[in-house]
Amino acid sequence: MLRRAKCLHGVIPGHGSLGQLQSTSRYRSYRKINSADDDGRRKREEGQDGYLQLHKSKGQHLLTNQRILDSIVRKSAIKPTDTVLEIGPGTGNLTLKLLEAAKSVVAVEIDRRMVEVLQKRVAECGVQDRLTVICKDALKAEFPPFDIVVANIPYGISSPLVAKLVYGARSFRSATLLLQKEFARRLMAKPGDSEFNRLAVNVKLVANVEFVMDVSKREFVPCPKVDSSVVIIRPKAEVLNVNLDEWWAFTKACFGNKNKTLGATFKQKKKVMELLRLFKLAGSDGETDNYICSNDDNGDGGESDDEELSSSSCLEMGASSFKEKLMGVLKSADFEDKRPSKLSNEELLHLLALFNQAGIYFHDQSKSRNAEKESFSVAYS
Ligand SMILES: C[S@@+](CC[C@H](N)C(=O)[O-])C[C@H]1O[C@@H](n2cnc3c(N)ncnc32)[C@H](O)[C@@H]1O
Repeated sequence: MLRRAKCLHGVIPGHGSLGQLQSTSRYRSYRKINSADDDGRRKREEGQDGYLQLHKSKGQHLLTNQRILDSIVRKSAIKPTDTVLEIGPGTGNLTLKLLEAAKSVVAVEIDRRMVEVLQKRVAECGVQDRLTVICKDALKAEFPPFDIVVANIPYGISSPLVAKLVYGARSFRSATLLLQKEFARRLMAKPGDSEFNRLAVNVKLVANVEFVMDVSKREFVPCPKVDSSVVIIRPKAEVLNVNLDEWWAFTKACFGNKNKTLGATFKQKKKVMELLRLFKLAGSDGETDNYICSNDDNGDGGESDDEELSSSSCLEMGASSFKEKLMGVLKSADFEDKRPSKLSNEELLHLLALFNQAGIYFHDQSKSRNAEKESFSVAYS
């Protein structure tokens, strides 16, 4: 009988017993490492005695239910001519199924111990020629060409990985991903939903997301704390005519606090100064001098909030006028009292166009879009 340790990370039988694990979903033994036994721990971590320690920090929760694995492969609609990209193959439960359906699989795995087990299992099935393994962090690896993605990904890198796929250089047909249920709900959220956030906005611009099925946490070894869902992300055939780098920076500016009104967000001193700097750099409409040191300050220094603009210096006077310009753009189409979490992509694109018409452009100076995608930080909280 399969013995599962409730939400505990431990060891699973390695090398020898993994073939059995795949075919029968049964572990003869599943036990915690005795922390006092350092030598034993090292050996078991390395798999020297046939055991492999699973690391929570790397999201190592293995999916063992054959029915669910089959269902994921079936829903992915893999063609016999396809090259599949798999992120985090682990010990190969899904990889072996993918190799049955596809022409080839490129698997990106960070953990060398997993790679060893995977390669051994695949070799035992005689299909090693159709598997390419890249032993690297998937966020840093350059992906070779692929047709589709199918993966049970480590949940800790969900945001940057999804961003890397849908905003990346490689085109592909679809990505079938097993994700943390809550994260999947956020990906599929619509404007006005409580889960709707910048991630949903950015993904929706370039892709459609379809729900496939929920997967209980009990289907994983070891059992994680959260349930999962499978979704299919399909890049849109035609992406709207927008500069993606600017869109990325614009949504970052709007969603600083997704529940704040846009009026409140764009009144913030930091935001005004940042956009003014870009406006001056662009020098787009000859009005620039007005915002460097303007005398037309309307005395609007009554903002008590420290975050907002006070009109004490020459530069700030220019900024105060520029702030009025920003507010003018928002008011021109009734955006001032609206919250970004309730706006559709069409409305956000309209607002960006209005800013651009006023010579106001967005650029993320702190980080490039690529750097942000590759970051482990939760970019879309
Ligand atoms: C949730 S497990 C999935 C394992 C296997 N696909 C399965 O379904 O049984 C995630 C796998 O991703 C690997 N991993 C974690 N972080 C990674 C990263 N940054 N890049 C590539 N692989 C990673 C882990 O070592 C682990 O093998």
